[in-house]
Amino acid sequence: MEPHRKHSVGGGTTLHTCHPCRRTNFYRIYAVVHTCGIIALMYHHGHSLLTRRSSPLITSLLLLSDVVLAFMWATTTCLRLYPVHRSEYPERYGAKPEDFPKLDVFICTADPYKEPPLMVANTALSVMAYDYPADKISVYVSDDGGSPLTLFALMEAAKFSKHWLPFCKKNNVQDRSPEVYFSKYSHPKDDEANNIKMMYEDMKSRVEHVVHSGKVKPEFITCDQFRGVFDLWTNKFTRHDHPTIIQVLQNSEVDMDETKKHVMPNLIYLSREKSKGSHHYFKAGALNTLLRVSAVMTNSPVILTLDCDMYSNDPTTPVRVLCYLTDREIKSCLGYVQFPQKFQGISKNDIYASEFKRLFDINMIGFDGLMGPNFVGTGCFFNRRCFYGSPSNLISPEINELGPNWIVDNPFKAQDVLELAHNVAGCNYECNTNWGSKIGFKYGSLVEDYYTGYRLHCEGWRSIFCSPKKVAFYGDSPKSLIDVVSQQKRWAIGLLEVSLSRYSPITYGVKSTGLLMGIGYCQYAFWPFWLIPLFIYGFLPQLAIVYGVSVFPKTYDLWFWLYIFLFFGAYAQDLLDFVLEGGSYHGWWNDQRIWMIRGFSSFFYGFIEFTLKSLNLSTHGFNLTSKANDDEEQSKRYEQEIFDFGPSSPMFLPMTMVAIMNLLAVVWGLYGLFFRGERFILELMLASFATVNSFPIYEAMFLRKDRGKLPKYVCFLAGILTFVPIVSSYFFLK
Ligand SMILES: O=c1ccn([C@@H]2O[C@H](COP(=O)(O)OP(=O)(O)O[C@H]3O[C@H](CO)[C@@H](O)[C@H](O)[C@H]3O)[C@@H](O)[C@H]2O)c(=O)[nH]1
Ligand SMILES: [Mn+2]
Repeated sequence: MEPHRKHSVGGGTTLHTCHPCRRTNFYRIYAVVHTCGIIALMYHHGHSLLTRRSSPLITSLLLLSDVVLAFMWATTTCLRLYPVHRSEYPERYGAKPEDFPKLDVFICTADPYKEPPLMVANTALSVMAYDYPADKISVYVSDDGGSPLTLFALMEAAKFSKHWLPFCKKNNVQDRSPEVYFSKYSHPKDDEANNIKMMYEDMKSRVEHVVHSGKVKPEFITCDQFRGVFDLWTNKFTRHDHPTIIQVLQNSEVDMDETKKHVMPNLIYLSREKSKGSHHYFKAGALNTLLRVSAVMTNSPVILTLDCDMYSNDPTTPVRVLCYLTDREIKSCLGYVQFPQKFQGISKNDIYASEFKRLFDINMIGFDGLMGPNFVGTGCFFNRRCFYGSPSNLISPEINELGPNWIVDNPFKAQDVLELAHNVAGCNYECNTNWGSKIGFKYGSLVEDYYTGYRLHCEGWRSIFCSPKKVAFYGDSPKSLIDVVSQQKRWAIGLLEVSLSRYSPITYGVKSTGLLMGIGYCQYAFWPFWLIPLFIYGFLPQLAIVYGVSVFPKTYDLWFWLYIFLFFGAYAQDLLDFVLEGGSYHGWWNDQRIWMIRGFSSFFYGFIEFTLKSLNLSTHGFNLTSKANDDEEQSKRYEQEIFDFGPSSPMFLPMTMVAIMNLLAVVWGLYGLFFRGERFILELMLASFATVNSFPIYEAMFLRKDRGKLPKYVCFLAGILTFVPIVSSYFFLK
């Protein structure tokens, strides 16, 4: 590990630098102090258990939750010991454009209604227009929805790109997603821009019309050469059962832009074969098919993976990445360069914590000082070689044409190339091969991104976190609470699949990547385990107040201050992390609130589903996050930062119960404090903290009338269910 490397040299000039964060020393000292505090607390619990000072059941529960909290704190601390910030200098990159490496871009989409084809087209256009030699760019769109609507949109995009690309380059347009550009400059001054705008509007209305009507009618097809393709969608065709479709929509060898001066990048539509009987491994499967198809067709050494909702916001990004990928000193072990996920249209104080500051910023710089950031699924440039075994040991695929060193020299549209491409996109192609286990993106987890990045690090690959001031990619994030918690439920299930497997970071990870990196990876793998302390601290002290039993030390006890120190210490450091990486105080408050909410919803149901799946009682799939926001009332509530609970869902039950429980406890505790002189100060502080955090829930239960309020049924059921723990704890608390 070389966390303190100041700079690195490529081609004679410094292309990138790296400096440790200034807060590191302070953090290291604090880590020692906090660790002593945790040891003291463990001693306290142990002592209570042995001397039976209080009920062993209560002490054991507290011990269990404090062990989980301490472990989580340790995982965060591992990522606080070597944080680094990097800068790179693409303007110094000296190679001639003809020597730039080829770039394959993978865009995944899976459903034309949740992921509007127009959005996919914009994503594709934004990368096709990169400031990079066009003949070196190939954009592959994988459509797991197998939809003619998406193909139609891309066909339109190909046609429009012949005008859009020269326009961007000539006028040095910075927003290369046309949708973004024209929403910023809705009244262009000159004719040229006006003209382009009209073309875009025209294309947009055609695509939207086709999507709305649900099928591509022949009169809408404007490119005769592609007319026949839509005949592939026969009556038997369904999204779960259909043959492979590969369509070259633009070919850099023959297609020129409308000025006839520049060549156009490749654009390829791919919908892999699906059949009912064979597993398709969701996005990981799609990416592996992309890897193979692109290997056959272009085999570029650099690969960019993008989700269909993530458009490029900076045309110079690929050159920035070359500052790392071509650096002779690091390139042999460099697996990928990851950009942070940034989102468009987040509310002012980010009520649902959709920015994921800890995930995408704070932890990233922590990992970056060790072996490098984890892969987050999108906005990531890969060295193709990293999918084929460790840096020192190349694992060859079953046929040479799929290997990273294979040189594609056949003309692009040659029949045998296309035939092979169809073949490797077949749904049974992977049977009895290394794909998904030793080669390519790894199968076995719903969070294929986390799992693949982790396994690459285990193999010895490094990665780099690249977070330039000008955001490189913008994506879309869920804008209603049910979408937020459902997305994180999927993540929770995927993470449990990793943490409880034989590749668990706590064993395998620590062994292969070292202590700090392995434990750092545990923070995600064991993310759902937060639910243990959350449930215990959300109910136990509150029930204790109700029954007049104390679970925490009293104010005159020295241990009281230990609790105060550990609680405020941990929270203050979390706040500091957040603010130092550019967050606001209010944003932090919302972030810690969502942390509790996800524990009582996503993690809870994630655990249940994972258990059912492990017992073979159910299966879970990849539930797509919807990117179509057409509910205006809902968007308005989001902008005003009002929680949107939307349709009735059991997902909200536990959090509503906790909210009610804590409110009861606060009322009870205050009554006891003022009228009976009971002093459950710590218990009361905890319950008040939870109550303050639950304000939006009370509001949604009692005060609101709009459609986003908490459904009556949920409130009612939660009210009744809260009595279950109250009544049952009578037996062990009284
Ligand atoms: O069977 C599938 C399912 C999904 N996708 C694509 O996967 C991407 C991510 O799906 P989304 O619904 O947006 O999930 P998110 O939770 O928003 O995505 C985050 O989490 C995923 C893992 O759960 C990662 O793959 C993503 O990169 C990461 O942004 C989208 O482009 C989909 O089109 C497929 O191609 N095939
Ligand atoms: Mn997404």
